[in-house]
Amino acid sequence: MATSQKNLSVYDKDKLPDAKDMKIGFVVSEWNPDITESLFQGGFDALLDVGVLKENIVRWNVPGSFELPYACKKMQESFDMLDAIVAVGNVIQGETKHFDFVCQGLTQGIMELNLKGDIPVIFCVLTDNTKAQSEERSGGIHGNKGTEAAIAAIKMGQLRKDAKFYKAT
Ligand SMILES: Nc1c(NC[C@H](O)[C@H](O)[C@H](O)CO)[nH]c(=O)[nH]c1=O
Ligand SMILES: CC(=O)[C@@H](O)COP(=O)(O)O
Repeated sequence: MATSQKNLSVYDKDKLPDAKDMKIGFVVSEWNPDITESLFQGGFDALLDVGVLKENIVRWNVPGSFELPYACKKMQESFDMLDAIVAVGNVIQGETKHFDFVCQGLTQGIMELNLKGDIPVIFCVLTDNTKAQSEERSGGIHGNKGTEAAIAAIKMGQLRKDAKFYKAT
């Protein structure tokens, strides 16, 4: 289903796990800062709305989206008390194939962190053809992917807790 068929900012608080003790990390790309800051703010606000404490949210910045996997890996290693990490970026098609390689690299990198690491890394990266598409998905007519990513972080953080519980028993 295309994003245009689903508002990215819609969630049901009653169907979410208890998030008051959760600790969430953000790694935010500095490329297209108007977009990435909107994504971050959407995610940050959603976490507070569902009960996460401000002091339990940590943020690092990186130069661009291609650096997201490295910083997320370091955050996994440095903050093992985190329940989830949200990787925030915005890649917009330019004149060359650079878009393809940035998107391919960061996507593969983040997937590897999820499969090899212990803390889930949420893919909050807009990979768009135009700036208008990015604006529509970072607080515009299609909602905010940062909100969607924050809710995913809560759900995946709980799944990780459940998995540890079952393994321990
Ligand atoms: N064009 C975009 C980039 N390019 C920069 C790369 O992400 C990277 O920082 C550079 O190649 C140095 O390693 N990054 C974005 O996040 N968004 C873009 O549209
Ligand atoms: C995704 C990019 O790196 C891209 O915006 C760079 O633009 P260009 O392909 O015109 O060099």
